Order: sequence, then structure tokens, then C-alpha cells
Amino acid sequence: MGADSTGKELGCRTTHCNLEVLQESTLVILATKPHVLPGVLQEIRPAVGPHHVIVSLVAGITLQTLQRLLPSGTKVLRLMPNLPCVVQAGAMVFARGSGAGDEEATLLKNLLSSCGLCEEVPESYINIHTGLSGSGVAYVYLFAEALAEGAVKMGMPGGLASRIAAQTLLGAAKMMLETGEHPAKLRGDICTPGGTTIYALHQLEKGALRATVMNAVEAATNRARSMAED
Ligand SMILES: NC(=O)C1=CN([C@@H]2O[C@H](COP(=O)(O)OP(=O)(O)OC[C@H]3O[C@@H](n4cnc5c(N)ncnc54)[C@H](O)[C@@H]3O)[C@@H](O)[C@H]2O)C=CC1
Ligand SMILES: O=C(O)[C@@H]1CCC=N1
Repeated sequence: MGADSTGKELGCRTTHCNLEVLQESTLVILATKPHVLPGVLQEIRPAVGPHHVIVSLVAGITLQTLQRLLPSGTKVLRLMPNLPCVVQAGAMVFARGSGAGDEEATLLKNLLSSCGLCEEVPESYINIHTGLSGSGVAYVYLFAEALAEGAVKMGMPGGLASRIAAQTLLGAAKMMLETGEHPAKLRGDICTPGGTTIYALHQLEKGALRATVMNAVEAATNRARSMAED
């Protein structure tokens, strides 16, 4: 769906002119792909004033870079969301630049809280959050796909297997959040001695699932860190 039709559906005004956005808005969210951002910052820089609050959700682009490419003292915040914000179940963290104060941080937090969990963190956590959650949603989809394919292999229809895989992830996540228990404790609760689960977990350990997922989080975090140097 194009920006114009999405705008109509949401009741928003849209434009292809970035300077018009700066003229008409005080809170501006930069959400381009990383390689496009420097050009956009160069374009908008002359129009950015002290009344603007600039939020970037571009992976790997630091507050230092944003502040360097915008006028001195600009109120800048760096945000990292994830895809489930679309269904109000996102996990977001943000950090404020030196020009942004409590007012701007509260504004952003209040605005985004309707999209899910939103916490202010030191900037050094943002690349880690990217590896854990921004990109992490994709690892979970891979796991969901594998769960469902296992069931298909054993004879269940694909659509049903996919719905049950999704509900399994949702239920497991809800239990973790609502009980506050460590996942190892919850996992232990499911393992009957000599039962089905421990046989399956043994296979996952043989495939080094835990080490592989830890490596994935590390790789994405390091990639986010190195994108600042690209
Ligand atoms: N997709 C995800 O799950 C997440 C993405 N991000 C970050 O969000 C950013 C955008 O990613 P996506 O939404 O996936 O990409 P996308 O391709 O869907 O969105 C990029 C948008 O930038 C616009 N755009 C392109 N050139 C422009 C310009 N010169 N001026 C103004 N707007 C321009 C495009 O029209 C498009 O709407 C990336 O920097 C990514 O790191 C962050 C967290 C999660
Ligand atoms: O893959 C990416 O670079 C972005 C950042 C988090 C999710 N997608």
C-alpha cells in the first residue's frame, strides 16, 4: 500500500516533501533505511529549529551522528522499536541526546506506550535491543516456522500447525510476563521425568539451539554497532 492510501486510511496528511513535514510538525520521526538517512538529515538540517523534537529509529545510527548532522542543541532521541508495534505488542527502548530533556522523553514514552512496552535506557543498550528484539522477532518467526513444519512432518495440516505454533509462542510469552518466573523454571515445570519434553529438549541441546541463538543476538548487535562506521 502506498503512503497516500495509507494516509487516507489513517486520516493523516501525507507529502513527498521532507521540508514540508518540518514546517508543519514539531515531532518528526526519521524512519528511512540507514543508507538514506545522511541525505535526509542534510536536506532537513536548515529547517530544524529549537521547537522540533527529532526521533530516529534507524538501526545503528548513533545519537552522536544524529547530533553532528543536525544543528547544535537539537532535541534528538534515538528509538529502537520492533515489528509487533503494529499490533500494539511491541518492545521498544529509547535514549535521549544531550539537547532532549524530561519533557521530550515523557512525550515519546506516552506516545509509544500505546504500541507496547517502551522504556528509556542508556544508549549503549540500543544496539543490544536491536539484536535481542528488533531483529529478534525474525528469529522467533524462524522458530515458529520450524515448529509448524515439524508438526506437518508428523501429519498435521500446515494451516492448523501454524496457528497452534503461534498460539504456543503467545502463551509461553504471556506466562513468562505474568508469572515473572525465569524461563528455565517454566521449562522445568513442563518436563515429566522420562516424558516427551525432555526427549525433545535433548535433541535441541544436541543441535546447540541455545548457543546458536546467543550467537545470533551477538551477530546482530555487532552488526548494529558496525553500521555506525559504514
Ligand atoms: N523493519 C523492522 O522490523 C525494524 C526496522 N527498523 C529501522 O526502521 C528503518 C526503516 O525500516 P523499514 O520500515 O523496514 O523500511 P521501509 O523500506 O519499509 O521504510 C523506509 C521508508 O523510508 C521512506 N523513504 C525513502 N527515502 C526517503 C527520503 N529520502 N525521505 C523520506 N522518506 C524516505 C520510504 O518511502 C519508506 O516508507 C530502518 O532504518 C530500520 O533499521 C527498526 C526496528 C525494526
Ligand atoms: O534488519 C535491520 O537492520 C532492522 C533493524 C531491526 C530490524 N530490522
